Amino acid sequence: MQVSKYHGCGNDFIMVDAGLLDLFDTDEKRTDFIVSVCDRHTGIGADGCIFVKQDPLEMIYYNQDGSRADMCGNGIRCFAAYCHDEGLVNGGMYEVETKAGVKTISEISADPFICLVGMGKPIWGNDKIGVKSDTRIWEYPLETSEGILNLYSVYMSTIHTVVFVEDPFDPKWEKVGKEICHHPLFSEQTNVNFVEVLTPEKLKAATYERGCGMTLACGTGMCASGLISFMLSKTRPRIDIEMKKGTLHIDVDNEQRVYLSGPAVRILKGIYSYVENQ
Ligand SMILES: N[C@@H](CCC[C@H](N)C(=O)O)C(=O)O
Repeated sequence: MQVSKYHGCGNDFIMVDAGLLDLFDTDEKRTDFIVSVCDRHTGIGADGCIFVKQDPLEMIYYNQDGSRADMCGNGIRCFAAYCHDEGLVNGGMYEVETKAGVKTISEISADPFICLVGMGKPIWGNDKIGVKSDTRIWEYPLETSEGILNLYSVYMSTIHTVVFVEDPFDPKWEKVGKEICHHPLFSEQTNVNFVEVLTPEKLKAATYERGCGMTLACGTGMCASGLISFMLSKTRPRIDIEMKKGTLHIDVDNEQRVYLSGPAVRILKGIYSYVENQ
């Protein structure tokens, strides 16, 4: 089957036409395809799989373990690059439907491909982040294997928790990320962002993703991190966030609307030999 692969700051995705979904008439068949193609040894390898729907444009996003996520900030820039490369759009500004609502894309540059995503506003209610208690997850102390950490959680087109630490690239955070992601406090799990404030205009961050584990970058996670850092007066509203393989730019306006900009790169376009139940 025809597939493409893209990455945004090292967060990588398989892109396929949504028509393929008709071939997978059960959840098991769809999951089998996603897990197989995302496998880094027996498949192409990726953090997630994106089905591209046209008329209207829609991004249908799955994590590498086959779980559905509402949105993906790096994924939607890759979606935009794919639409550009396949001639599905004429550049400029357009809308993409996602499970987290309609997002606007503005192409900034074609080569290298860079775009700006209007991510919309965060949602603060605990029901949106799968937390049953009434206590707001804001400076919420949680016992972890690295001691008590203060959590800040938000729905920023998907569920995110931000933790301020020293040296987010230290490998020890992977274990802690897994603990927080799977903690019973979060009934639908949470993505976990480890964030260090470098200057009022710059953060450094790494994310443990639900359905995937530690990734090289996370777009929605950087939106949550930029927003929360700004709300805590740690940073300004326009910042850069340095991750392991690239930098994303975040803008927060005075109504808490968040904008994400950064690159997306095509890695391959080709034929994947898919054998069911590999
Ligand atoms: N890598 C993404 C987020 C993907 C979804 C996430 N793992 C979830 O389950 O919510 C990004 O760039 O935003």
